[in-house]
Amino acid sequence: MIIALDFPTPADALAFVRRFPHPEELFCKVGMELYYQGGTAIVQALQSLGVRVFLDLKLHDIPNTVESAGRIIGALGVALTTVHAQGGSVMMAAAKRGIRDGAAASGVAPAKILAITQLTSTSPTALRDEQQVAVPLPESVNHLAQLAATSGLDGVVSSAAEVARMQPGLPDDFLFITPGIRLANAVHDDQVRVMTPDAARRAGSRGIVVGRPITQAADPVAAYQHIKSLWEEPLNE
Ligand SMILES: O=C(O)c1cc(=O)[nH]c(=O)n1[C@@H]1O[C@H](COP(=O)(O)O)[C@@H](O)[C@H]1O
Repeated sequence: MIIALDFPTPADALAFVRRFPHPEELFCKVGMELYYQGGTAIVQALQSLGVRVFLDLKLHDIPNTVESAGRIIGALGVALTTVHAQGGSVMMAAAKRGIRDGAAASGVAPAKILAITQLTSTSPTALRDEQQVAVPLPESVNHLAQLAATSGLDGVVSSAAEVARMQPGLPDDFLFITPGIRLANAVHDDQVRVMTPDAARRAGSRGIVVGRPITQAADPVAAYQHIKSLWEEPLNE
């Protein structure tokens, strides 16, 4: 279970993490908001507290630019990172090369790379009318997942609702990481394709990303524990 540290400043993010008695047990996501303020220093500050870091910068550019950015990300020793599958197979392969080379140069393990398929804020209607994608949304997600796998990536980000359809034909250890997690009857905010933590696990999700339901809770540590217990519930049945 991954907490999205969508905070405006590094100080806010570190204060949040320090509320937890064992930060070294946390897996946290640094996304664009926090990274654009805190840069590599916030990644290193979290790592020095023992936090496992998912650096989510959603790279989507020409292959050469993505490869160069990948070298910098690779050198950081983060556990996970992201690129957009819609950047194409050549771009995804370039990201992998860059991350592998950056990691080798600084003697750390290369980050596993996830491809963003269709954002969980995208509705089927927006996919059809704005992106002019003619196939149904689960089919588009499935196609991009297959492309990510053949490009050598380690997994995908999608809604948990699409995981079951993607599984056949993909490696057993392929990572299905699913944001858009909400408790039953909770507000969806800007998310469209949502699922509860326990339903996501049952649907085959390998990891959930949870932000506001934890970070904006009155008691974030209690909210984290509650969502974690729901996420683990299907395993205990
Ligand atoms: O790459 C992501 O993590 C991501 C992909 C996606 O399709 N949807 C999505 O919500 N996310 C991220 O997951 C987190 C979800 O946050 P909450 O909606 O606050 O739980 C945010 O940090 C998003 O950037």
